[in-house]
Amino acid sequence: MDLELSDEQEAVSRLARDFVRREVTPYAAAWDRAEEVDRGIVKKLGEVGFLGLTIDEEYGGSGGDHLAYCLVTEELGRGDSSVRGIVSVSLGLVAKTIAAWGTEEQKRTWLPGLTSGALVGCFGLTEPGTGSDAGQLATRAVRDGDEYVVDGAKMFITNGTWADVVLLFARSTDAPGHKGVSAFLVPTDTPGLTRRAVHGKLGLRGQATAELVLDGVRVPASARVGEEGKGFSVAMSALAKGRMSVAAGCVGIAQAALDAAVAYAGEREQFGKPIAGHQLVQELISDIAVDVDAARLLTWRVADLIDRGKPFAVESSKAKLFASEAAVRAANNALQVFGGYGYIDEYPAGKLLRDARVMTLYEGTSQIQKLVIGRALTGVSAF
Ligand SMILES: CC(C)(COP(=O)(O)OP(=O)(O)OC[C@H]1O[C@@H](n2cnc3c(N)ncnc32)[C@H](O)[C@@H]1OP(=O)(O)O)[C@@H](O)C(=O)NCCC(=O)NCCSC(=O)C1=CCCCC1
Ligand SMILES: Cc1cc2nc3c(=O)[nH]c(=O)nc-3n(C[C@H](O)[C@H](O)[C@H](O)COP(=O)(O)OP(=O)(O)OC[C@H]3O[C@@H](n4cnc5c(N)ncnc54)[C@H](O)[C@@H]3O)c2cc1C
Repeated sequence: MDLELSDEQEAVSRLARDFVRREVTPYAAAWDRAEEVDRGIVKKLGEVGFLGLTIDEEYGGSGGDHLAYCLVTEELGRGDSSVRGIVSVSLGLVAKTIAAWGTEEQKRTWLPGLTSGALVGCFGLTEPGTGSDAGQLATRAVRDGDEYVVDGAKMFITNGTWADVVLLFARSTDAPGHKGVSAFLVPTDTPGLTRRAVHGKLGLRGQATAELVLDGVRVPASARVGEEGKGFSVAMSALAKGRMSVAAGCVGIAQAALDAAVAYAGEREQFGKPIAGHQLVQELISDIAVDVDAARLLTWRVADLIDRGKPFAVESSKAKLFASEAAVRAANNALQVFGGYGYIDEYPAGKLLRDARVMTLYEGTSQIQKLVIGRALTGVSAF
């Protein structure tokens, strides 16, 4: 793998950095306090092409490879994880999955809106009773002529209150476990679908997280994505790429922690010199720097594997596992560099730590990633 970025990749990264400096950084703290990112950001993300990365231009996409996608995701994560999440879900989990698994009609119906930012997508896998053991989900889709009738509930759905369409996973046959699951594209204004905002999150406070309830929701059979009973493969293939996107966002958090820690250590004086001159402060900073580099290299490797058409799912789990734990460590180390001021909202480390904390939980907890990696290495499933 060539670790030198091409001119095009450098340009995309610079574009993202400038976008974040202009459109995200000045507002991120206020969005966090208000518990809502300004929805206008979605249109802006679409206009600059960030919601269409890796999607074919004929469907409104802006092309680009997965490394470019990671570079943009990292910069967005460096600015605000709630904004990063909009792209990782609407593009990463929904549009990219439609592009990979959808019919021509589904691509033409949804992709131009999702890539332009006119529409927002969300990904409905988790339920109140099934998180890690997603294959046991209980939401049912019962065939009725040319339609399915869907009943159930989905929990913790990112973009949930904003979304125009949910990529929904439901049990449509009596086959056991994941083999009975199918995927559907359900417009969120379909009668019978209601949503309730989830409040009180530790971090990602600007993100529109929701619980969805489906009560007799009718969707045409043409809304099914992929074959009947193959919905879990649709979900797992989406998450294999999604975990890379989370990892890239975590690199952004860790880089932001490094930037903040270095700047503060150069300004703050104790014992007659800048704290940057104290060896144990340098240790905190160098630990963050190594975490940034290691997480970034693991993440880029996944992008490179995808772009070269090689298997990447286990490497994506490794990147997500390491980068999410690294982001928490990095934000925590940065907070330590800030001393007591790190504990106060006005300084950046606290928000970075709160936002980082969920990364070891969602898109598969650290324990689940370890079991996926362990299964690949030993050939024995612990599930
Ligand atoms: C790993 C896991 C525990 C599942 O293991 P099992 O051993 O049951 O499943 P297993 O035997 O690995 O596989 C099943 C089928 O699936 C196919 N397949 C797997 N990978 C892929 C792939 N990469 N591509 C295509 N097919 C795949 C596999 O072939 C099999 O199909 P088959 O039966 O042969 O027809 C899975 O459930 C999981 O991961 N949980 C974490 C949930 C979890 O991660 N939510 C996340 C919810 S979303 C979320 O948190 C967020 C979303 C947006 C924003 C932020 C957060
Ligand atoms: C802010 C936020 C946004 C989210 N966005 C989405 C979204 O957009 N779409 C979506 O579908 N989901 C989303 N999720 C859900 C997320 O994917 C789940 O919370 C996650 O997969 C864990 O499931 P759970 O919360 O039910 O925990 P559980 O599965 O109940 O796990 C509880 C604990 O048990 C451990 N555990 C479970 N099984 C095992 C095992 N076999 N071995 C060892 N340890 C185990 C876990 O690691 C964890 O520590 C989101 C969650 C949050 C908090």
